[in-house]
This record gives sequence, C-alpha cells and structure tokens, in this order.
Amino acid sequence: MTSVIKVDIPEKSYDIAIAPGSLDQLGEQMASLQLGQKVLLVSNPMIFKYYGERAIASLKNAGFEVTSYNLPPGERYKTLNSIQKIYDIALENRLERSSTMVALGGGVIGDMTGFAAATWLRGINVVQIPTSLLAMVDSAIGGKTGVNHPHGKNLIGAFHQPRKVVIDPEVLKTLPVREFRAGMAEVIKYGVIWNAELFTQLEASKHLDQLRYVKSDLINYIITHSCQAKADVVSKDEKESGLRAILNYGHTIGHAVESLTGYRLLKHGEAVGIGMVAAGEIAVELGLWQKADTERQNALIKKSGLPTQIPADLDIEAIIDALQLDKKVKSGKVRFVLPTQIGEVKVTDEVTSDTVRQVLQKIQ
Ligand SMILES: NC(=O)c1ccc[n+]([C@@H]2O[C@H](COP(=O)([O-])OP(=O)(O)OC[C@H]3O[C@@H](n4cnc5c(N)ncnc54)[C@H](O)[C@@H]3O)[C@@H](O)[C@H]2O)c1
Ligand SMILES: O=C(O)C(=O)C[C@@H](O)[C@H](O)[C@H](O)COP(=O)(O)O
Ligand SMILES: [Zn+2]
Repeated sequence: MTSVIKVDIPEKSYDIAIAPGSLDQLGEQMASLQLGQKVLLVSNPMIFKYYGERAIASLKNAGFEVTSYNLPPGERYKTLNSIQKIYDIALENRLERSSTMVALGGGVIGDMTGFAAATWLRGINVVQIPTSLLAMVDSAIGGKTGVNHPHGKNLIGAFHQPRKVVIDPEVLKTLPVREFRAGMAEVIKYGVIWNAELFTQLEASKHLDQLRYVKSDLINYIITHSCQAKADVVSKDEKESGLRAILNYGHTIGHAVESLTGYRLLKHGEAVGIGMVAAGEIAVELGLWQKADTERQNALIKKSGLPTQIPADLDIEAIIDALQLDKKVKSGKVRFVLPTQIGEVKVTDEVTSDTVRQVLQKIQ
C-alpha cells in the first residue's frame, strides 16, 4: 500500500509517496510528471552498488534516457567542488531545462543534487529518492538545498522544491545502525516541536535504537508521521519567513558542534541530538519548560542510542562564537528554538551568552 502526503505550496505542490518496493516503480512514478527525457541520477558508490541499477532499470523502462554520477560519500564532500563536478556531467550530457536530476542517497546527496538542480540553467527538475532514515523523514522534503562553507554548515544554498519524493522504506535494511540512530534525532525533533502523540508513541516503544526492521508497523508510523509534520510546516511557510524556523530545533548548537568537529566526529543527527539536549536545558533555565519534560526528551534521545553530551575537548567559547554564523541570526542576535511543552516550541532571541555557556558547561 502506498501512503501519499502532499506538500502544498502554490504552483509547486508535490507528493511524497511512501511504499515498500517503490524503488522499482520510480520510472512510472516520474512518468506522470511530464518531465523531459533526460535524467541525471546522482548517488555515491555504496548506495549506487545497492540500488543504482534498479533505479536506472525502472527509469529506462519508463522511457527515460539516464546518465549516472557518483560523488564520494560523506559530509566532508558537501562542497562547491562536488557541485562543480555535477555541473560538468550536466554539461557533458547536455541536460536541458526540462531535464531532471534524481538524488538517490542520504541527506548529503539530496542537498547537493537539489542545489545543482536549483542552479543548473537557473533551475531544472529534481526528484528525491531518500535512502537514509534522516533523508526520508527530513532532508528530501521541503526544498532546502545547499553545501557547506569551510566556516559553517549549509551557508551556501537555495530553496528548490522537488517535483516528487519517492520513499521505499525497504532500502533501510542496508543502512548502518549508527546512521539509523542519527535519523531518529530528527524524528524526536518532530515529537518535541509539533506532534506530542508521536513523542509518546516513541516513549512507549522498545528497542528504538534497533528499529531497522522495515516491515514493522512502527517504522511506517515513524516515517509517515515525520513526513506529515515536515509537510505541514513547509506548506505553511516555504522559505522560513516565520514558522519554518521551528524545524531548526536543536540545530543552533548542533550545527556549531558539527562544523567545529570538522564533520568527522559526529553525524548530523548526532549533533542535532546534542543540540536538542542543550536547547531543552536552556528552556528550563529560562523557566519556559518543565525539568520533567526535558528529562523525558533526554531519555528518548539516549534510548535511541544517540549521544547527549558536548564532546569533552570542544572549546565552549568556540561554540558560542560559531553561533553567530547560524542562519536564524537576526540583527546580530542569535535566535533559539525552545520548547514550552512536548509538541510546542517558541523562537526567542532572549538567550544570553552566559546562559548558553552555563548550559554547555553542564552538558560537556
Ligand atoms: N535539506 C534539509 O532540509 C535537511 C534536513 C536534515 C538534514 N540535512 C542534511 O542532511 C545531511 C545528513 O544526511 P544523512 O544523515 O542522510 O547523511 P548521509 O547523506 O551522509 O548518509 C549517511 C551515510 O549512510 C549511507 N547510506 C545512505 N543510505 C543508505 C542505505 N540505504 N544503505 C546503506 N548505506 C546508506 C551513505 O552512503 C552515508 O555514508 C547533512 O548534510 C544535513 O545537513 C538537510
Ligand atoms: O527544513 C528545515 O527548515 C530544517 O531546518 C531541517 C533541518 O533538519 C536541516 O538540518 C536543515 O538543513 C537545516 O537548515 P539550515 O537552514 O539551518 O541550514
Ligand atoms: Zn537537520
């Protein structure tokens, strides 16, 4: 059975289709979008080895003319240099305005392919085929695309909505367990910012860190409810002029920690987990959130096998300085997304550096 969730943006609406085995229906799913014939499929060598040929066979069966290109894996390659390589292949293969880039991979491949598609010929089609849990529940949806600058996360990018997101949960069977856990951080995020019921379901679930059993009802529940939360928010505020900032919960400190550790020590989701612990503690400090609720959140993060502490050798002053590069900074003031109760958050610029320092020292 296919679940379909709509992202409702004027003139750019699209479907997120979730169904086991849907990788083999990719061509059919794209055929109804009236795209040009040429497709450039972007992936990385590992993911391509598992799923590339199946995706290409389905696209060719539907009449598409397909070229593929693999980028090296990992956040360290989420750079303008990689984008240049995609442009070179697009040029070589004469991709046209009606052509489509297909991102087959995790959030790194999705963000980069989306950005290349946003900028090649000033914007061509992109279809997202997320293969990590994190990409399924978050990065493939909503059109944030881009790359890192040597000094900060995602500092270069564009909003460019996909024409479709095709999720085949069966591909999670090959996802390494640490990557699965990293994806759970963004799932917990939706529980804290938007969907209290999702949060309590996660609390009630055993073996959250071992949930790669794709046939389980829970994994389908997690993917659908997370996609729905993201679709709800993005449909209300495509370009983060207001509400969408809540999707950045845990990312203010998370991004700083991720980039200061050179994208080697922590996965994005792990850094977000630590960032949520920090944000929860700040909210308690400010009297916005109950201590009992932050303890519930932190227990869930731990139960998912995620770290909850700032790495021991990381300089706290460097983290505080790095916060200035956050994209939510407004008139020079750092803005935080802070919980007020499970399922609700607010955005505030009333967090002093002293409070941040105190909390970071507490959780290091
Ligand atoms: N655009 C957005 O809205 C948004 C949202 C959240 C995160 N992100 C970005 O997403 C990135 C993190 O994404 P990620 O966690 O998917 O990391 P990732 O893309 O690096 O993928 C994680 C690892 O898992 C491997 N992998 C992926 N799917 C696999 C599968 N099915 N089988 C085997 N191996 C598989 C990849 O090769 C990679 O080594 C970060 O760059 C983050 O900034 C973007
Ligand atoms: O979609 C969004 O909006 C998000 O903030 C989702 C985040 O999980 C994601 O990591 C995003 O890329 C962060 O955005 P940024 O604008 O802080 O780079
Ligand atoms: Zn994120």
